[in-house]
Amino acid sequence: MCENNAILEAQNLTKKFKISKNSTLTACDDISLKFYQGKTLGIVGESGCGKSTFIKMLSLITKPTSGEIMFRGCDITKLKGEEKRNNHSHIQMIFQNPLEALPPRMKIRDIICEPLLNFKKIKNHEKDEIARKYLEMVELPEEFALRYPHHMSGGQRQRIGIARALVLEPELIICDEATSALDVSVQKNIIELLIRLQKQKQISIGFICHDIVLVSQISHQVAVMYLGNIVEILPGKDLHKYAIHPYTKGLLHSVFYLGMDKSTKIDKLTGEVPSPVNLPNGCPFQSRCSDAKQLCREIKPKLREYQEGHMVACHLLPIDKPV
Ligand SMILES: Nc1ncnc2c1ncn2[C@@H]1O[C@H](COP(=O)(O)OP(=O)(O)OP(=O)(O)O)[C@@H](O)[C@H]1O
Repeated sequence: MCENNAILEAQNLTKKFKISKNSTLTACDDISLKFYQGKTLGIVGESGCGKSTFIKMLSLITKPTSGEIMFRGCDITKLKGEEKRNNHSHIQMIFQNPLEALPPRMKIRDIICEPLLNFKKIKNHEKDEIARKYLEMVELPEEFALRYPHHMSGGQRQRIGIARALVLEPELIICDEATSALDVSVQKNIIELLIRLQKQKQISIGFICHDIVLVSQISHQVAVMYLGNIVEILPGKDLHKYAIHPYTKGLLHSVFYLGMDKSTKIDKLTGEVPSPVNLPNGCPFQSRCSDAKQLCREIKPKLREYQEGHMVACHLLPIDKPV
């Protein structure tokens, strides 16, 4: 992928929380990822692996312990005040539960237009026209402008969440489990809408989700996260066939998907994700990996290129001799 198209880049982002005098919890450990124009980067991993902390750092809500966040080549990690506020217009979020995310006492028209009014980009009398435009964009009838969020279905509310995220014409939208609370048919419609809008506007999308099948279907690139670390990065279309990290394979094995090759032997993912408090040395996956060796207990494997566009962090794979 073209380097110049990277909109947002996480460079070695780490977040540690001091939870007592002698204990530190590592939520994200040295994460480097890039979000490209017009492409979707999916981030998948079990609950507690650090997905939310990572995106809170990207949206400047949580301060990283170390590392940088680059937006269009400029370091935005330490932005403050007006500059930080302006940065929010480039990066917008869509959350899992739109009923919680949308102010209950505001009409849909006002919810959609609020970011534009806050940034003084429109006048009050323009609200009707703007609301109509964005309702049409997310395929909702214009009369919804005068409704309240609780008079709409979950899928309709999520469309409003998308409309509200779009009004500032952001370059990147981060969907944090944005479709997880919706039933499958509604989920499909929302994803089709996101893909259509991405093609139209060349937006970059960060799609954070625990559903590995869904993530692989819609993401150009998938990053697999385990215990605060990215353990594998590969094209979404290759995930089922070419994933090689034992954790990614275990995640895939924990779900049934169409086209699954039943002859493939994959180790089952057993046990729980260990505590991220005072992590031991070595590979973060060592305690759940049936093949872990002494080296895995001593040295943490780095992400290395396995094949073009495919990175993996595992000592046990023949990474220096790609097939
Ligand atoms: N403010 C905080 N103080 C201390 N620990 C925190 C804080 N925020 C998150 N953590 C811890 O960091 C780790 C990663 O949490 P995070 O919410 O980022 O994971 P997640 O992958 O988003 O999980 P989920 O999918 O359940 O939301 C967890 O162990 C969590 O308890």
